[in-house]
Amino acid sequence: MMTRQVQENEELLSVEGVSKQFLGLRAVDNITLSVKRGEIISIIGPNGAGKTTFFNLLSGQLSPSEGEIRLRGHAINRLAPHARARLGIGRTFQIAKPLIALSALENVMIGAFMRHPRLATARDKAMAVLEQVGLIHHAMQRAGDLTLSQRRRLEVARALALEPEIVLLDEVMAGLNQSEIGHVIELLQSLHAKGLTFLIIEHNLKVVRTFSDRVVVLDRGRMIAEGSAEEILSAPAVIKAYLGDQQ
Ligand SMILES: Nc1ncnc2c1ncn2[C@@H]1O[C@H](COP(=O)(O)OP(=O)(O)OP(=O)(O)O)[C@@H](O)[C@H]1O
Repeated sequence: MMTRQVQENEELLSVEGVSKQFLGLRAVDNITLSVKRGEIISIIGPNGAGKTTFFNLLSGQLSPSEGEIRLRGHAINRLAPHARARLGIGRTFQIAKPLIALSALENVMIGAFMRHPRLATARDKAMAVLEQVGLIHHAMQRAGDLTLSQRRRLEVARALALEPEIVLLDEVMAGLNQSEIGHVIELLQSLHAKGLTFLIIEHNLKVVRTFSDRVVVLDRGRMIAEGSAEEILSAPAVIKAYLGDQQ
């Protein structure tokens, strides 16, 4: 049996020389990144830097033109999204796409079915996830009737229902007010304490500062900087060129 120490230092996800070419545009250009189990890595950069494309390459919505992605040492770059989800990659989408006519519970159950084919078990698991994200009292509500903040939590719940090892969060705080952001951070911190690994695309630098072990800066598809939040967010060149005045 592995010790906890070994697990903490274990490389969970490895990205080696990964690129994505769309006709003339290299949206992701030769990215190499090693993610250890339990890390929280924020990915920042201007609009069009390739952040979402990078997530799509990791979760399987896209396959890389070059390079290799490995999860626990297994090459996954040619696997479909559902196969990667089964191996432990969960994600949220920038534009949340819940099935609006279905209840919050049903939305989460769709994910839970992947690991729990029995209806009753999937339902119990989905209810537990809804409880975890603070949506238990909205379980029967139509997803389309939830507030923005509730829909963000539902997005997280749908990812959690897959029982992932690593979760990719694409701007889950966008459009939320300070107190709602505080609640989502609390939720993510409690999930992290249980051992989840996170990659997050986030524009809110306060969130990046409070929540990340490491920050990666993308610009025009390339990784132009990588380091602790403190190092990256205080580097004048990064602030000026890539983050504007949004501090
Ligand atoms: N399917 C596609 N076909 C062609 N070009 C694409 C495709 N998807 C993304 N792009 C282009 O790739 C570049 C990177 O886009 P991407 O959405 O990954 O950036 P981003 O950093 O996530 O930006 P934002 O912060 O605005 O979400 C952009 O120039 C975009 O227009």
